[in-house]
Amino acid sequence: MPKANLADLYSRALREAFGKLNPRIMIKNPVMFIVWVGTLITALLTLNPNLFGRSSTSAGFNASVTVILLLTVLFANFAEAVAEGRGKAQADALRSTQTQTYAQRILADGSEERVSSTDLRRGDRIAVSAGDLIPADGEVLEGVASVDESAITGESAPVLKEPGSDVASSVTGGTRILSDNLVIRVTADPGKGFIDRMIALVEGAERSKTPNEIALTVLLAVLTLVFLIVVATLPPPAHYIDSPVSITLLIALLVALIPTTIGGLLSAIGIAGMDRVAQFNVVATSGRAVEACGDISTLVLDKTGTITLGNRLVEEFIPVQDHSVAEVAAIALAASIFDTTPEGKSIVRLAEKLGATLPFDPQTAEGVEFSARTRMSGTDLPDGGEFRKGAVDAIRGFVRSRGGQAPADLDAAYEQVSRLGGTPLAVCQNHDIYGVIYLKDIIKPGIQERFNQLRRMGVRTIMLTGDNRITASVIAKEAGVDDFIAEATPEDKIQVIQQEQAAGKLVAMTGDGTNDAPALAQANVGLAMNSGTQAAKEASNMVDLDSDPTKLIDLVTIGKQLLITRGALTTFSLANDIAKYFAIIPAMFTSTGIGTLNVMGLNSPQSAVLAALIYNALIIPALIPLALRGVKFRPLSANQLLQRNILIYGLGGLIAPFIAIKLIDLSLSRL
Ligand SMILES: Nc1ncnc2c1ncn2[C@@H]1O[C@H](COP(=O)(O)OP(=O)(O)OP(=O)(O)O)[C@@H](O)[C@H]1O
Ligand SMILES: [K+]
Ligand SMILES: [Mg+2]
Repeated sequence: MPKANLADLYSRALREAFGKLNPRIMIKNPVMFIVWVGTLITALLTLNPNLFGRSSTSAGFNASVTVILLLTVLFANFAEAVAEGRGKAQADALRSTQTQTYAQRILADGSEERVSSTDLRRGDRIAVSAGDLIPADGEVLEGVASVDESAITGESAPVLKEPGSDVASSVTGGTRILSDNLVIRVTADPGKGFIDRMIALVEGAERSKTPNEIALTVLLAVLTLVFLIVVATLPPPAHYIDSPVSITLLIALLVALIPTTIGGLLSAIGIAGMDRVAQFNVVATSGRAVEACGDISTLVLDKTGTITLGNRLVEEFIPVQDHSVAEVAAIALAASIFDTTPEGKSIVRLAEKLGATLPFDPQTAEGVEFSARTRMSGTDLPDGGEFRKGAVDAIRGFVRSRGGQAPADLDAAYEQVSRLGGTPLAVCQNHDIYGVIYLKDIIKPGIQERFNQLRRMGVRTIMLTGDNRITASVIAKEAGVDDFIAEATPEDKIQVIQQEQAAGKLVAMTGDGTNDAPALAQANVGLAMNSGTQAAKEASNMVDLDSDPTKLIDLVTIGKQLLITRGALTTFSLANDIAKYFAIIPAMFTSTGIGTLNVMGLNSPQSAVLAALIYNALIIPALIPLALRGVKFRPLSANQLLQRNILIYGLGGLIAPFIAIKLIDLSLSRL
């Protein structure tokens, strides 16, 4: 995703901090709204200190309080504006790719007409050639071309686009075709394309408060109300002991006690979480999705391409019974000539290298496409001849249905490949099995360590694969997943997710798009690959622009970090109040002797109040970097994390303000 300029970011945020003083915006944050109202009242008291009756504070003191309170509100607004800024800058960069473009629409009779890209509709066929901006999201129907997708991915390496495979056939409006020509079927109406949706997302148009955020906002509002009542009931007894309490001091006490730190940083924390996800080149459809990542307890991953590298290439042809390698190569070639998957293409390459030739004219034959349900692919001849390759049990079933029988040594070949963690494909012509194709796959380096981290965080990993039991168990053991399900159909994926959810778990899964859309929709967090189908992208709540399924692991970390950051700063904010309370309360009763309770040994009652308020204001910008970056995260269980945070942020929150207020008080006395 395009990156933002830092200087622009801050100057824009500064301007917006003032814009956000609008009461209609302020009211959405009850804590800071109270501070804002307090600021206005102390401003009036600056003009006339005795506006609400005889007061013990001077206009000068009231003015100082007003300035500090105004800064407190501005700091909080600034925090939110900085957090929002990166998204806005990204939106601008994305919007700049959306220049008015023209498209060559292909009519029913095959002729072409030039139309504005805004006139394109879902289902239209268009022709694009080298140099053109692709005018809309679509699916490649014909041609092979390289495309520059840097407008969305920020990655300048060209990507190859061609029809057939899920991975390469989807194109995004706003990207540029670098070479050759494509015929594309439009899959999104104008204004509803992927870049349009990304703009809306990063700009925050669709950012609504998450349930967690709402709950915390309510809690903070209730606390504020409680303190408001407490402070409002202070004057009568104070009056009784004959110490006229000034409204300014009451407001100062209220502001010090209400949770302004977390109230000021809360939305910045949430926005920053979404932003961290965006920096990972993942588009989240909502803040809720990012948070859900932090609560995930089960991770469902597929094997090929997620746990393994996934570019499964043929390693060897293994004949069975009295067949030869050359025969297996010939049958494998015949069964793969229409197979556009990387596996199929690699089989054709190796067979041709071994000198195999097609025993039929491909013009007259018909391809049988691979599907995850049949777990086979192949070729049909007009004379009824059938070539197939696929999962061993699927081919065994196929030859049986044609009256054949699997050779006795098939199992040995199948196990030999599976025990190496490879994928065995049996090949047959009609009811004869000729041998096994060994597709080699390699476990991604470092994946074990990532699963270990997840385990320490209390996340269970389940590997789901269409591959056989032995291969699955070999890979599962080597990669260190907690559980695996072999020979899984797309329906099984949904079922596993539902089972986990029924047991009260939140489930995340990734999908490459083939038949994954329903499972992605069922999961609490569905991460679709940008290279996947439109359906998969629409069903999920996150899309990875780099199409790297292991990113789900990073997302879980980001989500957890978001929740922990919010918890840590809430703890810190509430712990702070105790120190501020001890700084201000004695000042309110100086003339009565309670002032001798000045536990912090502060200089004067007024400087004590100002010091507490200055600390209260400054702590917000001081914590902006932490709110944006997130607290340091270690893969620990929820319980260990809680203990750690209470220790650091609870204890730190108790001690820090005593020291800071004392220091501020000392420097105020020097002035
Ligand atoms: N192009 C193909 N032609 C024939 N059979 C195939 C082809 N690709 C895969 N298979 C067989 O079908 C099985 C299921 O494929 P599927 O894509 O559902 O799962 P997978 O790729 O093995 O694993 P995963 O679900 O982890 O991606 C494979 O294990 C393999 O035996
Ligand atoms: K406060
Ligand atoms: Mg697969």
